[in-house]
Amino acid sequence: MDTRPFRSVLYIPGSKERALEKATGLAADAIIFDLEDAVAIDEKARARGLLAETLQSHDYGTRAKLVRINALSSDWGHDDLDVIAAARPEAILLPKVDTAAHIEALARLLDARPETADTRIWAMMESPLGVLNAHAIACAPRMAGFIMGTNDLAKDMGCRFRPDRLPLMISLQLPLLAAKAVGIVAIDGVYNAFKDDAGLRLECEQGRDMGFDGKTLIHPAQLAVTNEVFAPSEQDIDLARRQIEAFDAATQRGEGVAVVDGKIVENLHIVTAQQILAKAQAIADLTE
Ligand SMILES: CC(C)(COP(=O)(O)OP(=O)(O)OC[C@H]1O[C@@H](n2cnc3c(N)ncnc32)[C@H](O)[C@@H]1OP(=O)(O)O)[C@@H](O)C(=O)NCCC(=O)NCCSC(=O)C[C@H](O)C(=O)O
Ligand SMILES: [Mg+2]
Repeated sequence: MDTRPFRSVLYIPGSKERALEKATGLAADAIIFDLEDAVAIDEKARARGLLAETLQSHDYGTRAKLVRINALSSDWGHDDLDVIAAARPEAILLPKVDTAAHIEALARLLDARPETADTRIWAMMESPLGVLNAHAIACAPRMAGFIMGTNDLAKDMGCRFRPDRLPLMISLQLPLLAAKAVGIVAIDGVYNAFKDDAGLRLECEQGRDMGFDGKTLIHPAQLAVTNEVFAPSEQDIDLARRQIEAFDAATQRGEGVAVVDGKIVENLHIVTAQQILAKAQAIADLTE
């Protein structure tokens, strides 16, 4: 069972030295070092050099490190990869992925370089075509995770942002289903109003309840709420322990079902309970 936490996944513009520096001490489970939409066109070349140098000189500890390059069809994508490859990136995040062929093309480029032999690929799910092709994309070589790009999706869908995200619901759920079917990580989109903690909390709770592993963030002020919501609560942990205890006792009596708090507990619930405890332990291990 892969229990690496991905509760909070923070975007950092590759052009911002201060933010790149600051992130070495931030409580993010993962970082997206961005060369795409957070970097102005005039800054693209400087940002990729700065980022390659920063990745080699800075220690980001246990945080997962994803580099979002520009699309390979853009003016910058191939140069991004050439420069970033020297830093042996843990993962490349490819934006605007429409088909599995986009991932296969990147995988071939990574295969061709010894420095990127172990580099995984993550895909931005942010176009109607990408969403419709989510399962084929999830099955493509080197794939490790999906990141929802809800701003681009809303743009392409022509839909409005609503607190219940009803207009985006199918677009969130199709990639989520594909990720679960294949066993890769699925991370929810960003909450743009980075000073609105209450709104962020509601959207985190919705994403968590849907089954996302975590949420992408644009500002450090969003870390605390996100880390809290996507971690098992004390009540979750207590219930998981009691379910396991009660089920063990039932098994010893030769029974296949236990009852905890008036609800049945079967072996499938024990799988969930064990996952909750493993996730809680993995989070506790981060702070040791
Ligand atoms: C949104 C911001 C432009 C706000 O910047 P700013 O006004 O500078 O914020 P603060 O002054 O409040 O910053 C306080 C300190 O925190 C540091 N900081 C700010 N943001 C980050 C960050 N993302 N990572 C690390 N550190 C950060 C500042 O340096 C300050 O530090 P200090 O000097 O020590 O006090 C800005 O937050 C920002 O640029 N955010 C990222 C925006 C971004 O990455 N956008 C692209 C990704 S979103 C997207 O594309 C999603 C997807 O593709 C889709 O389609 O939906
Ligand atoms: Mg986008």
